[in-house]
Amino acid sequence: MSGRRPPPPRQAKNFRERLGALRNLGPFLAMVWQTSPWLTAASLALRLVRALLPVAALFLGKLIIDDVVALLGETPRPDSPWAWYASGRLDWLGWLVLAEFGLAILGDLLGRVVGLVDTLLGERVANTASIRLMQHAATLDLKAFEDATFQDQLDRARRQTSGRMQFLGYLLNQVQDLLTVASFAAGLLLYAPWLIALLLVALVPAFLGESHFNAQSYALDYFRAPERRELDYVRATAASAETAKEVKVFGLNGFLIDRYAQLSAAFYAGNRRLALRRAGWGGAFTAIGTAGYYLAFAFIVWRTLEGAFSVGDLTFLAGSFRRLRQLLEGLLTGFSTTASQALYLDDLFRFFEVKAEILSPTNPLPMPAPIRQGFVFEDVGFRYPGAERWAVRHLSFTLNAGEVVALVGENGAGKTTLVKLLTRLYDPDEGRILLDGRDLREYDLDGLRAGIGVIFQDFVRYNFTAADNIAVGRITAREDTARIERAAQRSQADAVIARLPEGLAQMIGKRFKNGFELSGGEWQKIAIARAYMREAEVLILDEPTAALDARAEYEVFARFKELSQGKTAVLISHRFSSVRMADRILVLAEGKVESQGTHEELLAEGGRYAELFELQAAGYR
Ligand SMILES: Nc1ncnc2c1ncn2[C@@H]1O[C@H](COP(=O)(O)OP(=O)(O)OP(=O)(O)O)[C@@H](O)[C@H]1O
Repeated sequence: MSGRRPPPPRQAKNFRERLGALRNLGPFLAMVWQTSPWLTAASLALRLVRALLPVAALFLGKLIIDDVVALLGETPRPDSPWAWYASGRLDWLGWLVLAEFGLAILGDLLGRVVGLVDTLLGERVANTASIRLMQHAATLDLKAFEDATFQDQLDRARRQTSGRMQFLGYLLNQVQDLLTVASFAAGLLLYAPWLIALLLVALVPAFLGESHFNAQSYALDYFRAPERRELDYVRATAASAETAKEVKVFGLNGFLIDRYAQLSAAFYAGNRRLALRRAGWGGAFTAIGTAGYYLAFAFIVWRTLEGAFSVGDLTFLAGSFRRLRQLLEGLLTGFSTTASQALYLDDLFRFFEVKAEILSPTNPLPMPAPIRQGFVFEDVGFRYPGAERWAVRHLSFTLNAGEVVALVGENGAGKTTLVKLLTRLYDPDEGRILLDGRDLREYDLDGLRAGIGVIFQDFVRYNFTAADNIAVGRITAREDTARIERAAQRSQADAVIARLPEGLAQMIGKRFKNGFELSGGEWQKIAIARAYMREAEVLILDEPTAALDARAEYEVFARFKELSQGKTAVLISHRFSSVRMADRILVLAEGKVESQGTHEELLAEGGRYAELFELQAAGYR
């Protein structure tokens, strides 16, 4: 993965890095806009109106108070408010109060609508992010998924897709508050500009404090991704359909719960330390802000007494100053929250930067149909990423077109690795693999994979219907029931399906309601049907038959051999009764071909094959 950056150092990110993370806001907002231009525009427009409401309400309040004070100062004073009303002197005041009421109603209404728009937009953004994540993950190499660091990254990115929903609302609120601040500040600037300076001085400590603690909290989260994954894993292992059987018979509950408790206690301790420090410092900084407010208030009162301001001005200024302080405090601390939230976005966009290495070349060769010569492994060597040992090395052999070859060898000999190299799930580190005389890397990758039907020993048990479980072999032919039935019949899964209450439409697996669980061997027959469903030129069965009883495996392989006529086929098995049916047998040991030949030739040779065969045969005597 060439696009992968080195992991950040194990410390809180510094201020510059946090500011740097703000660059993610651009791509994030672009993603929001692309998700729904209409909803985004509506949200912004509504917020613009909402942003101006507070200053308008406060200014109306000032006009009301000034009018009331003027009325009270009038001489002669009418006997009662009714007399005032009758004289028409209260009309202006009435309109003002009505306008204030109108603003309040409008504010409530807009609040609801904005909330609604945000919820819809947020959900769509989360869906878009999840889909982009899945799409991108699909392009990545298998290598990535087998790497723990990558899995941490994927885990962090995955969390971002849902967590960013609240962030979006938060960000938009910041924009709205910023507009409100501008409107209040304009008012204050007209009356007493230096109050704004005082305001800023009072707020800076709180801002710095907040941004520091936000960064600490991010760092804590970031570096705990591996532990969090472990925590999730332990929790899932302790209570899931897949593990319940073994956990019960081994009595593992106590062990798992203890492990969870230990891990979560460490989490809690870290969080508590940070929360305590944050609360302490936050309290002190808020006190500084409050002191600033009362200083300003005293000044405004003083100037009012001097006659520079009216009573209405006093309420407007004091109100503006108080709201400004709240808003600015919110914005400044919010800014640092935004910056640290942007750090989280970093995880998401960093994930999008990870690029696959196993790709089609620019001018790919099409997969040959039919394959004329076959595959040739030329001194192939491969080491799994991070591993010291070579999984295969100096591996040379040919796989002729139209031939059925069996691979045998002890555990860890490199059989599955060979299949992974053949399907370009990995590329060799040494040597090369040829197909019809050209390097495998020159062919179109999708075409190559489409031309190979492979079933691994750890094939996936999809909690889908029986039909879909077979259709995954060629998902584009999902609607082709005849093809599905043909595949099922070839792999002997037809008898399994006949016993299902709903036949092909039966949901299988235990995860969902009405799911029908199959036995290990039944699952294998379904999985093998996928290989036939694929109708590919190359068929590979990597030991998906271990759970079949001896007769079933024999029949499956006999059928496999028969149906592989004209195809190139590889079968891997530890059962010699099956292996001996192959045209040619390759004996793998320590990542290379030790010997090869027909069953009879290898027995006559008296090497490892004969030894293993004898061992197995002796077991049956
Ligand atoms: N994903 C992986 N990451 C690192 N090492 C691996 C990985 N998969 C296999 N290996 C190592 O590569 C070697 C060959 O493994 P491989 O799975 O090819 O053996 P195999 O012949 O298929 O064995 P088995 O009969 O047990 O299925 C082993 O030593 C194994 O430890």
